[in-house]
Amino acid sequence: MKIIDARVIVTSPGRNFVTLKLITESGTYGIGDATLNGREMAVAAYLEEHVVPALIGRDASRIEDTWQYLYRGAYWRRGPVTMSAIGAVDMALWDIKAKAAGMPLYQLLGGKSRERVMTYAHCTGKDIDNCLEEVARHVELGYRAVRVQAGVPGIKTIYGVAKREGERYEPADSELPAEHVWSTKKYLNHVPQLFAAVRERFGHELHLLHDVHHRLTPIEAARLGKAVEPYHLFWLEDCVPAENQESLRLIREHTTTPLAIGEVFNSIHDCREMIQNQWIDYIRTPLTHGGGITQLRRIADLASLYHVRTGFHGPTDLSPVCLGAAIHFDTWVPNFGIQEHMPHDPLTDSVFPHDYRFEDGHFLVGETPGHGVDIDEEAAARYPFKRASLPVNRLEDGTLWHW
Ligand SMILES: O=C(O)[C@H](O)[C@@H](O)[C@H](O)[C@H](O)CO
Ligand SMILES: [Mg+2]
Repeated sequence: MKIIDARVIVTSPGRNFVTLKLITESGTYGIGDATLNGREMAVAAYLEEHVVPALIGRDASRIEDTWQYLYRGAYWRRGPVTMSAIGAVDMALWDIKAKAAGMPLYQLLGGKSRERVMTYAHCTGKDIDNCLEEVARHVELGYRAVRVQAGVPGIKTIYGVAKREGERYEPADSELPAEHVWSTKKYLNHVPQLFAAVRERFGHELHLLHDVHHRLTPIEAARLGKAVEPYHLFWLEDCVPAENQESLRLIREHTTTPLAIGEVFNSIHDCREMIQNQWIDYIRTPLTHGGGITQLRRIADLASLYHVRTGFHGPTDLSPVCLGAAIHFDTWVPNFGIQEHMPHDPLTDSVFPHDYRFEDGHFLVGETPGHGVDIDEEAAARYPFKRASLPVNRLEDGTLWHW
């Protein structure tokens, strides 16, 4: 089953996406998501210039060999650009293999471990009251788990909160990076009040999550973890930047709040120590940025030895292709935790027809052979790329901080 053609499709139906389509001699094709928010064209060029020429003529059934060829063969290993490109190839090859077998992808992975996949939504508000209304709305929609983020008094713009009321939150919100200002002191004083208010109004059944977005030092994260213990969070996410894996140790030693991390990781080596030392509870590396199903299977298997579960990143800046493949993976993986869900807008969904469904706070996997997501290339061509950047963060004195 030779690959005879490969196309890199860049489209912006509401936001930018990079998609790889691999076509085999039998006409069976597969698609993979290669979107790296704010750095889309770097992955598109990597694919076009360095990967696609090497794929033409290769046997599409050799998924493992192709992964090794692209990973070892590049000599320059790892990194989000390389691994997103490999992730897209890998996803497309699994799609082809499953289509050729006439099976939905989850069957090829080992079959269903569960009937449905619990997902969490984003509830954000400019203040606590606003946020409580969003939680109420999402409970009404059926969600059993919500991520809660609210504006902090004295901080003008806050991560996860839409610029204008009623709008969706969009992280890449301007052509060049917007500048935000951050105060750890104001944030740390405010977050426990937010969770106290949510628990008071909604009780203890609902799962609550929170994303710190890498802004704290280990000792500050430890303080936050302890402060929110009475509200028993499902997880506290990205509480520190994690280039230094050992920084998770200190946080772990101080708090029983479960820790999730890994949306910016791209390799098993980025999380190996924190998994093996049981410093975390959930690993978030998504299929696209983590080198596809082939590497995520290894990460999940390693994690399973240490009681660590999956909690895949699922923002709007990963395309429905990544989400669809993730739902198959989630349906199979034994150590599943939860799947993030930030709904794509209808324009995005119209370019990427798919068969996964949301029902009663869960995703239901589809039965179409492959991963169940396609791309309408004619529609995609109507939405050209628009440069968009993620913001940067500065402390109140002007020091550049983690966004
Ligand atoms: O937990 C999340 O969903 C993430 O933190 C996102 O909101 C990121 O900010 C975004 O994916 C960056 O591109
Ligand atoms: Mg996050």
